[in-house]
Amino acid sequence: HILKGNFENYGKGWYNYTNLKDLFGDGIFVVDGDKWRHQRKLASFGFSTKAIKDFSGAVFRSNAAKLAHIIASYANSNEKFEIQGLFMKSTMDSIFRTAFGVELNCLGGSDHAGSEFAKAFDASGEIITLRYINVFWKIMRFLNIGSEATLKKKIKVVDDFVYKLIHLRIQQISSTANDLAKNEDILSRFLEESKKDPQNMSLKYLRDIMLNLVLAGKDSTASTLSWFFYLICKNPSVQEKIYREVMEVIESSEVDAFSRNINDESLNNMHYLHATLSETLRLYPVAPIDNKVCFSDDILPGGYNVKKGDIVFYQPYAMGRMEFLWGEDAEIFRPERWLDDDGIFQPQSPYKFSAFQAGPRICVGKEVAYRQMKTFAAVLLRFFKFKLSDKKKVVHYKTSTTLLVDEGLNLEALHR
Ligand code: HEM
Repeated sequence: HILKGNFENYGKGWYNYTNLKDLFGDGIFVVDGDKWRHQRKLASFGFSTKAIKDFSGAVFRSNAAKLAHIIASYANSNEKFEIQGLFMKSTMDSIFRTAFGVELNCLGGSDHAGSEFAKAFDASGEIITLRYINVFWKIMRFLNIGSEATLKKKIKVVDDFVYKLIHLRIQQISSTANDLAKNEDILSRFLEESKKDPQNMSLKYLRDIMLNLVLAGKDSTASTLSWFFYLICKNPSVQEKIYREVMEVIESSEVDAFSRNINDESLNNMHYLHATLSETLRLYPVAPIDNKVCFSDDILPGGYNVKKGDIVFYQPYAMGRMEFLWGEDAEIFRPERWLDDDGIFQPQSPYKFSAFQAGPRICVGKEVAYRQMKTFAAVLLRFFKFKLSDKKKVVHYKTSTTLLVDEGLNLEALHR
């Protein structure tokens, strides 16, 4: 009802917009109405073009191979490593390469061009979330004190970096008389659009659109991959099944050649891997809780009155564990529940499996996200066997808006 049936009556609303706009501006995650429709159209079109699909695929393959080489060095020296941090750096590299067309190389070293940006972006995300529980934030912002003063400084670092990249791209394009339509990165597509519609697509609006894409693409896949590795280490037979599936689909015994051989067809044939990632998201959805503001008085199908301005929450984390939705074994990790008798993946209704939301605002990057996660998982599981470095350690989630593994995930890898 809130996501589709009465979609127009529920949205981000003034409440979310006011809390988040200092960082996310007028980006897709915080707006409703025409602004949302405009960006949704741009994003849907952007993600479906062949050039961007091919380009992002190549970026994922090369970054997965890069990560495999790093893990190989840990495996050689029998050293443990923290994989969530590595995924974060790698997905940051991937989203910047596909979105802005620049190589940040977060994975390559600690003192990279984007390290200051990444730290400031993560910190501002955390601080801005605190506004939901700090009733004094507006006064603190007015007086420029405490967390609000820090937030202002962090947002400046974020803005300087993003504007620099936008200007750089504009300069590169004008100096080479480059045909924007031929460029593969998403920013070039939006710059092309801004040429047609300069009034609506100001530099600030471009900054907002791009920053929202970074937010969407960075933590979501890194967090899911971390929970996925946690679950397959806890369930070694699942890890073995994925390994066997990957071996059947792609032949190659060398990391770079293997990752080059990955294509849409081979990824589509990895049904068990797709099922395991979906099962991971059922139990550990990146957005564990989501809210919609009600725009005018309404009655929910169950008979509850909702007043204008009320906020309705739905919780993918709880929904994923409900027995009446998933059966008696709802709490059990069982990828097979997603497969038919022939081992073919069976999608579930997004109103039941709500990790990507549902209705007109369903995640626009869902397909890209699966391609990225499957590429990384296939490359890593083909060449290594993973185990938890401390089997007794209980893993918790971090209290934040996205479901991250608290204090990261320490693993050991053995060469296959
Ligand atoms: C496992 C990975 C991912 C999950 C679980 C996920 C989940 C979600 C969810 C729950 C929303 C709705 C948020 C809200 O409106 O409150 C959303 C929206 C969105 N996602 Fe994803 N996402 C993932 C990856 C990605 C990636 C890789 C991209 C693109 C680079 C992306 C792009 C977007 C965009 C642009 C929206 C806004 C859609 C709109 O408001 O119309 N997502 N995603």
